[in-house]
Amino acid sequence: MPAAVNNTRQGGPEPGVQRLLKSLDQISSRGTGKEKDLMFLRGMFQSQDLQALLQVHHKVSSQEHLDLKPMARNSFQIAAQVYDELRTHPLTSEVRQLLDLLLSPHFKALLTAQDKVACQDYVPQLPSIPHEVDEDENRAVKIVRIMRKNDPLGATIRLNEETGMIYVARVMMGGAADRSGSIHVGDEVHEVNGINVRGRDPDDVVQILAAAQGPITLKLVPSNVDSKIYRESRVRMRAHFNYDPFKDTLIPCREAGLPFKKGDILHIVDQTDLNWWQARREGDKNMRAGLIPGKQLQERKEAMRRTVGTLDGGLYRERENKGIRSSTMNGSLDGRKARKTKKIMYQSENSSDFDNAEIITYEEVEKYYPESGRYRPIVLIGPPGAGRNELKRRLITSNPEHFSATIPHTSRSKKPSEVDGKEYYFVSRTEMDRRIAERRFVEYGEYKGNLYGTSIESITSALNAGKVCVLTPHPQALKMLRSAELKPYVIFIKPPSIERLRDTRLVPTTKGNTDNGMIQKTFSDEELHEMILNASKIEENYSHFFDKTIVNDELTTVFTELCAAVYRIEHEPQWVPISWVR
Ligand SMILES: Nc1ncnc2c1ncn2[C@@H]1O[C@H](COP(=O)(O)OP(=O)(O)OP(=O)(O)O)[C@@H](O)[C@H]1O
Repeated sequence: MPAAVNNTRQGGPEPGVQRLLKSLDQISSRGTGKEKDLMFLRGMFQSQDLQALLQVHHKVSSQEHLDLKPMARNSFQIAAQVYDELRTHPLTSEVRQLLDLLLSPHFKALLTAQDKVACQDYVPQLPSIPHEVDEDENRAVKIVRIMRKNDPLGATIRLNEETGMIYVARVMMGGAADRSGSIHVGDEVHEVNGINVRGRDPDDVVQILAAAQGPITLKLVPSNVDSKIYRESRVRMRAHFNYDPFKDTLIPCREAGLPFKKGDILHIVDQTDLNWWQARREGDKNMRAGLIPGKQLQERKEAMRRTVGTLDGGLYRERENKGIRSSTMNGSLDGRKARKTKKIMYQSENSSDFDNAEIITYEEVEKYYPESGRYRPIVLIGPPGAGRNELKRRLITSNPEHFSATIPHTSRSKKPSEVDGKEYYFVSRTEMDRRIAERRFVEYGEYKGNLYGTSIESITSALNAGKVCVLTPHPQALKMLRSAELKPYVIFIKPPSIERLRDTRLVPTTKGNTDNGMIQKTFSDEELHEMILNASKIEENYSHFFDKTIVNDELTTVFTELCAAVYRIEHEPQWVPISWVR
């Protein structure tokens, strides 16, 4: 190979390339004004690399007619014989040199490789497909014997209404049929374990297969369609809906379906059929892919479901954002009276496009490997009172060197006791308005005539300082937060059942009252119900952004769970939207 590459053609480029160069000159003389492009093309056509590549191409194509055969298929064995023979000779320096050469690992590996290639040993040995002539129809048939344990065949069949024949409709990647390499889409099924199935109902065939124990022998008429070898795609998708093939009336074959849950990561191995993808659940040991609805089909199904729902008395209503949008300064979802300690309710810019009834089915993801010294912000989302700030406070107190909150900006004037950049960054109202217009706040709001907001800069400066930034924003802020730059990890802090809320929140415990000097808030029963309702609204609207959900039941246990999650985020790879890593 190096000989070919270095041996560039004497006397200039190939005739074909010369013609191309000439035509470039002609174009150039016409003055098209594309001199830069022409220069690039000229450079490329004249490059030594291209000349060398063309020579290699010519050389290889000129050899194609030669039926090259290996000199030997057992060169390793021959070398061993030579070695034994040589050892019986007097040890001259040449003999010694040859013996050393024959013994060297590289030489042995070279001979082994040549033998393997000569024997084509690199191709897995598949049983040869016996072709015979079907006496009735004079057509070539193949007999395929599939060894399997308890796993299904991994193929679907369909009836061709015109011919009345059953044919293979789909071969599931990684299944027994696919592994055999001998069953292809379009093959006509004539016999199953010696039983003639021509003209029979596909369900009968399914029954025969289900009843069969051990190996299965199929008599197939190969399809005329070229059976391409498909490579598995590397696409991974996070599912944003639950899927049960047995409840899906559209799926072509329920048994071939792959059930999954919202949040599961799916390896989409084949998207040839836009409507029905083949997929495996990430981490699943079963290598056989299953059918799942493709993105477009699922979106259509969901749109239909919503339309029908709306006509059907609003069963699947539009998202109820009114409560959220009109929330008052306490950040409550329904305008609940502000708690004294709360001062700020933030709003996110232009959130309507974000909150409207988007149809989110799958999201393409890729693995993100944690970078040392740069941590993903932890974003705690939840209804007011669920415990986000309590957990944030505990995290920061547990290791203030490692965790940090952001410092908000405000247009209110600084009190004498306050230090700029400590509790707040104090800026003028005009300046604050300008920054809001420049979309530099992930959320902002007005309280008693003053603006307050969390800026993107305040988050990045915590990240750049090597800290884990902990945030408890309104869910609407996720729109701005979820970016390749910030890569937030979103945890939904979900209230437990009403009974557990009553147990843990209604009665202020002595411990709660004095714990860390904070006054524990008590809730009325109505407020607890509201909390659950608001949680379900947030879940309905934003769950596709959650990386994890933690039910805030027993505080100590929950905090341990949170710490464990935070540790994993810092040390283990996680799935993130593909645009964050590419
Ligand atoms: N698991 C829990 N068990 C008992 N009390 C809890 C628990 N989690 C939080 N609390 C208490 O509930 C009250 C509300 O919690 P917190 O202020 O953290 O809520 P929040 O989600 O931040 O909502 P808000 O923004 O309205 O403050 C606090 O007094 C807190 O100590």
